[in-house]
Amino acid sequence: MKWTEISVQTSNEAVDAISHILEAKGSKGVKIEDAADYKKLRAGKYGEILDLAEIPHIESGAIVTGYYPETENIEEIVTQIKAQTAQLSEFGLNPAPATVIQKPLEETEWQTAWKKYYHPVRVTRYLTVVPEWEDYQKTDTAEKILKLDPGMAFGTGTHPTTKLCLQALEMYLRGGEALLDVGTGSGVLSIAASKMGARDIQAFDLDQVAVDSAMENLKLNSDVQNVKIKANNLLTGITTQADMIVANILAEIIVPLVPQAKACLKPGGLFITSGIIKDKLAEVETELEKYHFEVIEVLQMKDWRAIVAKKPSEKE
Ligand SMILES: C[S@@+](CC[C@H](N)C(=O)[O-])C[C@H]1O[C@@H](n2cnc3c(N)ncnc32)[C@H](O)[C@@H]1O
Repeated sequence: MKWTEISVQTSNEAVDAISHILEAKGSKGVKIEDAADYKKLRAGKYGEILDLAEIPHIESGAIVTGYYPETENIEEIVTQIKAQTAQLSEFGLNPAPATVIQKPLEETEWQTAWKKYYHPVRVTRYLTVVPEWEDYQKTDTAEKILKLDPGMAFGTGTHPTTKLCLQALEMYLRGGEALLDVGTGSGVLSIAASKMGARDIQAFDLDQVAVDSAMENLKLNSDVQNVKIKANNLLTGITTQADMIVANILAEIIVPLVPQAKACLKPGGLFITSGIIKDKLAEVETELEKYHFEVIEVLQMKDWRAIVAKKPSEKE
């Protein structure tokens, strides 16, 4: 379907009022570009491969944009938006410059616009995460390619918490392991573990959106045939004896996972936990020690920490 985009260039103070005008004229939502918001922007939870410098932004004021299907009488809507925007000064709001611009838009363009900020990223020595829509050629024979559509789930591979897990997996997997991935998100760690040689992988997530996303990503990596994904709360009800468990979840959630991880690991098995902000490291280490895990190493990137801990072998 064809759509028309109607944008109002305005001041920061008139953003809410103009959003309301655009929605009242039939836009199902509005896009707000506000110079003040950009100044506050940080790469965050879902913005892992965003390079802030690459994001187009306005230097001052704001632009509010609404979207209208071709079935609407656009000229009439534009006239009403101009009139109502001009009236805002009567309510003590300065809408200047109050310029109204209309332009045609293809539906697919705005559904996929965010994709241009995601690019292939070499996340470990051997692993490159490649967005599904990118055509990428290996740069050397040792490089492993992980195809991913980040979609709605966490896990583009480039967030420090994910990178730490990927680095630990690359360092500690020897091949042939049974592995559990708790909080799989996009499935990135399970798929990577399979490519690094793990034999039998079970992935869990509480969120069905993540489970669906992980299944889709599995299909993008047709060489990976040994990952099973299901919805589950941590390791509740899981009786598998694994060689390795990886969990990139927040510290608060890792704490209750520790006894479950101990029960699901073979003697001498490794528990890799990430998602730990540096202030919470001691809390997680204390819990691991309480269950007689030996902390082998703590990896760090920016403010994030990951722990590699070993369940004692029977002789210890
Ligand atoms: C930070 S993301 C990690 C995603 C991916 N494993 C990665 O490393 O990029 C944490 C994931 O844990 C999931 N999660 C949170 N609480 C959970 C729980 N109690 N049981 C299972 N999964 C959980 C969230 O839905 C989310 O997908």
